Amino acid sequence: MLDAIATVSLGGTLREKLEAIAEAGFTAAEVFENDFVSSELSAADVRMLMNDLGLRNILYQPFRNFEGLTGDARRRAFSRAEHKFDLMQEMGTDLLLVCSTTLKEADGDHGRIVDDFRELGERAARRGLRIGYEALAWGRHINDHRQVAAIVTDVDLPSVGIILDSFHSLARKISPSSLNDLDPEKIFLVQMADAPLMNMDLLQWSRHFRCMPLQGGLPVTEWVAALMQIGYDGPLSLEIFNDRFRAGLSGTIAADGHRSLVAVRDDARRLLTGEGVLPPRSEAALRFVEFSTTSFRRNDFSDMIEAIGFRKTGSHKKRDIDLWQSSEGLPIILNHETESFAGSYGLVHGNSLCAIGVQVADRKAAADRAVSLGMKPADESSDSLAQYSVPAIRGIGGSLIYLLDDGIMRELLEKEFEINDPVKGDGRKKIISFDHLASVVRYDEFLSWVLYWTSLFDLRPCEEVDLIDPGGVVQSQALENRRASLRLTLNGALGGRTLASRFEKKFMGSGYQHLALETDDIFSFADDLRERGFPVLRIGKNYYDDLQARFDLSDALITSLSERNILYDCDETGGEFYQIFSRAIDKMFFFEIVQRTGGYGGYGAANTQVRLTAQRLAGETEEVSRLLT
Ligand SMILES: O=C(O)c1ccc(O)c(O)c1
Ligand SMILES: [Mg+2]
Repeated sequence: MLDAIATVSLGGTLREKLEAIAEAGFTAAEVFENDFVSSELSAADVRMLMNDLGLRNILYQPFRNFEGLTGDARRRAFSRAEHKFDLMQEMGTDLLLVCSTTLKEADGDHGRIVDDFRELGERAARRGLRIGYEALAWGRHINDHRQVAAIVTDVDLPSVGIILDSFHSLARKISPSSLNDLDPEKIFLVQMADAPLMNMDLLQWSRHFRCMPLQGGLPVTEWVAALMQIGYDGPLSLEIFNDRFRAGLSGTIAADGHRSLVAVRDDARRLLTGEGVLPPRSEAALRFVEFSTTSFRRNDFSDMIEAIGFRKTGSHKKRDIDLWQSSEGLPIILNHETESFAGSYGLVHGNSLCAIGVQVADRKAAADRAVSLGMKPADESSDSLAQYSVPAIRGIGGSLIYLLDDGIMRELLEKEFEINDPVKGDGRKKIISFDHLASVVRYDEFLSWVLYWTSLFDLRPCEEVDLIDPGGVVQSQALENRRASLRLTLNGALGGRTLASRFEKKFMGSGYQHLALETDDIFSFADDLRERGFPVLRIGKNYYDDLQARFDLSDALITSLSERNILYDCDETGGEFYQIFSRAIDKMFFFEIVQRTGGYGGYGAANTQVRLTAQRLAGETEEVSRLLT
């Protein structure tokens, strides 16, 4: 199967789009009519450019409102088609996409449509060209690929075939198993798009929110597997209409497109045969986080995690790096080295979370998968863990993900650190795990990071939510695996005044903004926090009044929550969620302590406006100088 992409999927001029497509590793492209019409390139120029770039021109599209017409309108439709045939021959493609008509006046009679396509197919064949018929999900009469297949069968010409588009079929909930009945020889092209699950008019959904496979919620893997099963071996071609992609960097979007096709093809193969070509996604677990604390306020982080209940258990044998652990041994590394990756990271971003350690089944295989997906391995020479053959790859904002397996984590800690105060339960209430890690990502990078995480690890996107900040709306998406051993949230701000966008400006790009730690007894934990001088984020009285009315909580519980500044949420099945937030360090990074009961699986989205407003009131959304933007 050839990997292709439609020019409509990217921003830029036609030349820029084609260059980005070739650069990303595609070998074929579809030319979208509007991109050509608005271009300075002639059809012959496009042919030469694509030839020079090593791109096959597999399709010209779309040809609209062709079928079901009569009289003069029908004659004009055919003469429009002849004009497109001329153009296609100059441009060097043999396939025209005809999308199903949306015209009110078009007749939906099967026999008439068959006659139209037979005549068009005969005319195309005389020039060595082919016609592909695509059912738009909102087509007037034809809006299902099974109708197209029936028409193509009755036309019965080698020059007329089916064009499938995963969006049009899957958005209408037509099952991938409907492909089982198709003759693969009759499928001229398969266009691929995913989309977030949302309740929306089909046309608006398609024109603005399509996304790449693995960025959305449609069953695209099953779709590709069904195609493989029937023996389709023609091109898979991304056709993504998305406002953010048009605004994004064409090089990045094209590279994402390639990554997504490589990943979805491999997933489909694995679904079908139990085996892929890439190493499989590993179940991942967050094992440590590392902060760069090189700036002059190096105690900010240690003071904070000490107040949370972490203790410094060891120091690096050679370098200025400290190991801190919770009473249960959960590690946080504070890296004060200036001559190191952490040092450089801190120079750019300030005190920050610069690396995470993720446990996988096989670290070498996980690294191979990352590289096959076009991710960047970190420069080995700058990586002190390289001597243990711990691979690292570049993640959000240039931070690192160390890939760990088996006993390597313990070995690392034992060999690298002088442990002078080993972990022992101190009788205090416990932090039992890293609950989740929240990042702020540039709005136009949002979907790139969704794809990054979902293609690399066993993470699934949860439903996207809008968070209301006093300064605007923040789009938020959680990614998590089944065992909840790795949970992440991505937050992308639209406007410039939200906490997220202020972070992004001050941080100089995307990065991790807060870490949530899980406890199994939040009330006692909150008392311990207070005793240790934890700088808690204060929550106002109105919130607790409302909470009581909403959930019918007892006076005693409300008092308990409000005295401790604990936020509360409860899901439909009675699962509960408790959250406490810290003040932000240097107005940037903050901590959250959570407790989950009864299988609560969310992130307290209902509380976010209250939390963001409290942060604003605490002065944490400071104006950032325009010079930094
Ligand atoms: O939105 C459209 O009009 C449109 C055009 C051509 C296509 O291939 C398609 O899937 C949608
Ligand atoms: Mg299409």
